[in-house]
Amino acid sequence: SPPPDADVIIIGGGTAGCVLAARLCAALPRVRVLLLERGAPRNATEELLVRSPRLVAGSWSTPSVAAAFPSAANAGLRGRPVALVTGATLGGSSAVNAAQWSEPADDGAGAAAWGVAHLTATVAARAYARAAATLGVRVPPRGLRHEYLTDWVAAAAAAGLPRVTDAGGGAPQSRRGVWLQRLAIDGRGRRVDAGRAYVAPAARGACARNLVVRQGVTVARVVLAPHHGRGGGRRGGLVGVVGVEVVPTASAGDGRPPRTTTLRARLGVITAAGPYGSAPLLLRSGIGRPQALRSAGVRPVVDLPVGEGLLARSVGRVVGAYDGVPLAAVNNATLLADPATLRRWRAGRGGPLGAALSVGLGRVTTGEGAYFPAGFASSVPGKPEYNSGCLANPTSRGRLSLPVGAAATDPLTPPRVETNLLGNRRDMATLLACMRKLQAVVEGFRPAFGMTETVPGADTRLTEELVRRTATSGAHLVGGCSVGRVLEATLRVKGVGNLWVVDASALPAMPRSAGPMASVYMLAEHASEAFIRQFRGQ
Ligand SMILES: Cc1cc2nc3c(=O)[nH]c(=O)nc-3n(C[C@H](O)[C@H](O)[C@H](O)COP(=O)(O)OP(=O)(O)OC[C@H]3O[C@@H](n4cnc5c(N)ncnc54)[C@H](O)[C@@H]3O)c2cc1C
Repeated sequence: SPPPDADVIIIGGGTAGCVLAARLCAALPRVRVLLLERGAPRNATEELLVRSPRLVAGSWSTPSVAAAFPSAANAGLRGRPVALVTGATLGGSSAVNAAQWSEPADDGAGAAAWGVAHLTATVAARAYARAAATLGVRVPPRGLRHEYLTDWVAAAAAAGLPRVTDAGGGAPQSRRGVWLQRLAIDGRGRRVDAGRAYVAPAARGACARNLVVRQGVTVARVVLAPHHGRGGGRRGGLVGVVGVEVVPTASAGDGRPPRTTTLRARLGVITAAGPYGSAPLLLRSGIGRPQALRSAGVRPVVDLPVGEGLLARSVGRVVGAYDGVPLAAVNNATLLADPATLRRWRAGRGGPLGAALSVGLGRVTTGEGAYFPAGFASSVPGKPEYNSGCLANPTSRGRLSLPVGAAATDPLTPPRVETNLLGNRRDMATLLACMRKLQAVVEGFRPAFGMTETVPGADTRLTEELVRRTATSGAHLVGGCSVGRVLEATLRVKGVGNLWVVDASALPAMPRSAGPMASVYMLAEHASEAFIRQFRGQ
């Protein structure tokens, strides 16, 4: 067979993929690492959207950096689909998200229960710290905080959500209350995504010779073959991966069958294609439930519950309008459009383009928990608006499968995602209780603010029915290839010798934090160490 194109192929240059690529190539100078990312290199406009915390929402409707597509109908939302968004550029979702670094309150104990080999609470805490240090996460320095931060903290306290803090400047997130958020930004108000923090320095320095990053290619499937052990002998019952098939991402929608190229890996393939990417990839490769695969036109190879057990967060919004104080700079349309604002931000002097969409974070309920980001930056610049949203930790599980019909095996068509938001009474109760608390926060602003609730509305009764008609997706999705169901403790796909999944889809539980990003970084840091031990000397 032709010589391998790399020793290790990593699919997806997102949050986890960038960590893995950078850590492996730096620690194993003889191992050739190939990182494959579907997003093409960014132009100057795309770079601005990705780097300015204030402008990032614009990236969600820019297909060259983010993929947006509808979910399947949600029974809990009266049959409504919700809009799903995920990163489609180097850095993945870490390049288009709200940049909130939120470590679970349990000091790694939650991660220790995931069933990942050697991932104890202590090991997890160290991996969180390593990632946080590499990204330089911080509470925004004073010049980058919102001018109404103190008012928001006071309004939350009036609503029974006191400010909580810990020595590290983060937050003990097990407690009810609000805290100053830590963000993946630099001290000048520019986002630091996984590509920038991990891959860029590695490619320039330690990995100049053994890391190749190919952008603009979508992996269609992994190529399976009988698996041979290290001594060349066939390992009982296992299949193995010899490489991947890729297509140019730019061929999407041109009506012709895309040109396929096979890239071969000597040691193995790690998929880090994210919560919407890894499960479809396995399914297109013949790893999944045989009956579903056959009906999608895929030959089944390994029988596993791929795509099952998803956990997706719903979000319920509570918005207020104010008229007693000046429009927040972060939402001042004139200021945002002023070329001087851009020059100021580019020179590293902050300003509204360096301020995050959210003012801070809070936790409302106990149990599974609901978290809330709140801010003064509405999607329509110029509006004096305060917006907040409850992110409820789900207990109802969804499912991800290949798209139905002719596009079933098309790697450029998004999967079918049954988010199953508010799929049971418990999730409904969590979200409703949280939204009621957020209404109290709106009411808690000092009178001089002139704050009035506009969504759901001061005169509208917040009912279950209203929530079912208005809740949307919180953009936090885990599971689908989770440890235990689909993956061994080593994160290797069960029954496949040299194929691993390391990304949000490997998480068997939604972390008890305000977002899964920190936990994905932590898992990738931890997995990197295991891969380094495994590949050293091979
Ligand atoms: C809008 C938004 C806001 C969010 N805000 C926060 C927040 O503030 N805090 C927080 O903790 N969490 C947040 N999250 C969630 C968090 O960003 C994700 O959970 C996390 O980044 C997922 O990391 P990942 O490595 O699993 O996937 P990703 O980072 O999404 O990476 C997957 C990568 O794989 C690539 N890819 C996919 N399929 C293929 C293929 N077939 N071939 C080649 N490449 C492929 C993608 O382009 C992408 O680069 C947010 C998410 C979104 C979308």
